[in-house]
Amino acid sequence: MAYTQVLSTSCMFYKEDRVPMTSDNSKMKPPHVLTVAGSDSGAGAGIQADLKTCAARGVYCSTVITAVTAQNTVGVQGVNIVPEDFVVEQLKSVLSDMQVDVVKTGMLPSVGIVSVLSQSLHEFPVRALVVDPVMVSTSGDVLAGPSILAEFREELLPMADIITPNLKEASALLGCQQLKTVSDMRSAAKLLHEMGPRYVIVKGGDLPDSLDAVDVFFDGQDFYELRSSRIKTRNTHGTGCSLASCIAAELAKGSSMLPAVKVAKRYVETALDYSKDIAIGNGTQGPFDHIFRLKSNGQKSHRQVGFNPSDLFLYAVTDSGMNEKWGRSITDAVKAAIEGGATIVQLREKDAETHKFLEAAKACCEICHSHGIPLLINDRIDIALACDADGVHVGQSDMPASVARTLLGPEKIIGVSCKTIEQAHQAWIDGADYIGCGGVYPTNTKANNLTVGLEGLKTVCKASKLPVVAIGGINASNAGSVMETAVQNLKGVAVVSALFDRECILTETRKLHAVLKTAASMTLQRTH
Ligand SMILES: Cc1ncc(COP(=O)(O)OP(=O)(O)O)c(N)n1
Ligand SMILES: Cc1nc(C(=O)O)sc1CCOP(=O)(O)O
Ligand SMILES: [Mg+2]
Repeated sequence: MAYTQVLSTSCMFYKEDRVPMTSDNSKMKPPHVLTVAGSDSGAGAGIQADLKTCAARGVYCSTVITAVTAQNTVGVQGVNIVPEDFVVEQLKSVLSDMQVDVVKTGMLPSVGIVSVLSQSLHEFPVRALVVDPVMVSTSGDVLAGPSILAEFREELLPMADIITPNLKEASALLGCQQLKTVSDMRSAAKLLHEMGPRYVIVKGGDLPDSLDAVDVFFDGQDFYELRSSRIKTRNTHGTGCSLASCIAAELAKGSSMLPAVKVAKRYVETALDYSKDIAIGNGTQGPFDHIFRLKSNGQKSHRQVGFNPSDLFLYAVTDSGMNEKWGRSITDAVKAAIEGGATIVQLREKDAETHKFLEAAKACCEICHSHGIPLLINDRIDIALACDADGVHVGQSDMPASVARTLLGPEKIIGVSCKTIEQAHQAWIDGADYIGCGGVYPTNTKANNLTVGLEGLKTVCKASKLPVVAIGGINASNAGSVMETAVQNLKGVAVVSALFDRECILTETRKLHAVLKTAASMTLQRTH
């Protein structure tokens, strides 16, 4: 069950077309989450939320039902607990046969059920255990009484890779006063960590007087405050179950813990935003739409998985003026850059008319995706949405990254230009995937651009929690010096004029690619 096993395979993001083989090497095994939880007849929370979340995240989900509840948007009208021996039978059926990757627990309504679950997990170990210590429903109804607290503390928490209590659950597990501040949440996360789980996230959704939804994540060493905008909606029933099952789904796909938690938070935030106006039931708390992506303008997703930082290695950024000057179409320029070795492309078409830009962006999307290269759009979220690009790059005076994230959803790539440590920190909080840092050298491509130099780049890279691509005046003569700084988080260089303001884009991209490869292998030799 040790979570290190998940970490050791963390590079294996499963793509739709690339899932691991089964033991006979002929069939595909999808990532698999088993949820051990209660059924919610209203289908907003519990087993039903877990099934929908896993389906939305492309993960197979099996179920062990611990209780059947009669509930709706008004509250919980009845609970029928499944006998322990039948919980055991379900656990055995699934765990003995189905190669479960991750177990996620929700409502565990009796001491006996917590106990038989712990025993089954010892008998059939899985790669990770996500424990959502469900005690009270969003309507305030008690789903697991105080009698199970001791069993939780002694049996389940020490086995857990992550626990995901809300404020009330955290104080119940600790037997302490109500948590009222982020500082209280940090102290609680630390104390809960001492009970055995490898990671803790204390969810602050119910924190009074907070504009953002703040969760505190603790990995045993560092605290992270994960913020998302508070969506104004009554449709929040089941958010806790969905967050935990999304974490489980991401772990099952091979993610490591912090990225899994961040994706899960984004997933729930985006689902709430999509569902804020739906009306189901007459009570005060409605369900949200877990499978919102099926309805998002019929968009097809080219990329099942999140961002791969190594894509930043040779980042080609187009420029409409330069293409015009050399009499080239955007599509020809992009094709040549890809053939030369570009690993990601950004369309930075400052002067293009919207109509023409969209046509070109659609064509470039097809070219990039046929080569497995991500395509980002500079500044224009509308164009990115309309052509279903892989994401956007925004600067400090463009659309804020947090808003772009809400508009684009959890899957798309968002890059932010940062010149300072503070901007880099904010980009991380806002849910960006990478930062662009520059200008490393003076440039004629961007007017009045402040040059931060190699030292400025190093400072930002060292402080950044996100991968970094260097930009500004970079070419084949100086790219080696940039990469040989070998500063942490620096993944590559972004280049405009040294590729696109040249006679032959293919030759220049090949040249730059060779320089970057040499620098990477020299850095590798030095560090070994
Ligand atoms: C990879 C990368 N980094 C930085 C920028 C600059 O973005 P921004 O600050 O928004 O400036 P403009 O490109 O919009 O002029 C970038 N485009 N790409
Ligand atoms: C678009 C851009 N952003 C920068 C920043 O510092 O954020 S520098 C820059 C221009 C990069 O073009 P070239 O490779 O031709 O110097
Ligand atoms: Mg911009």
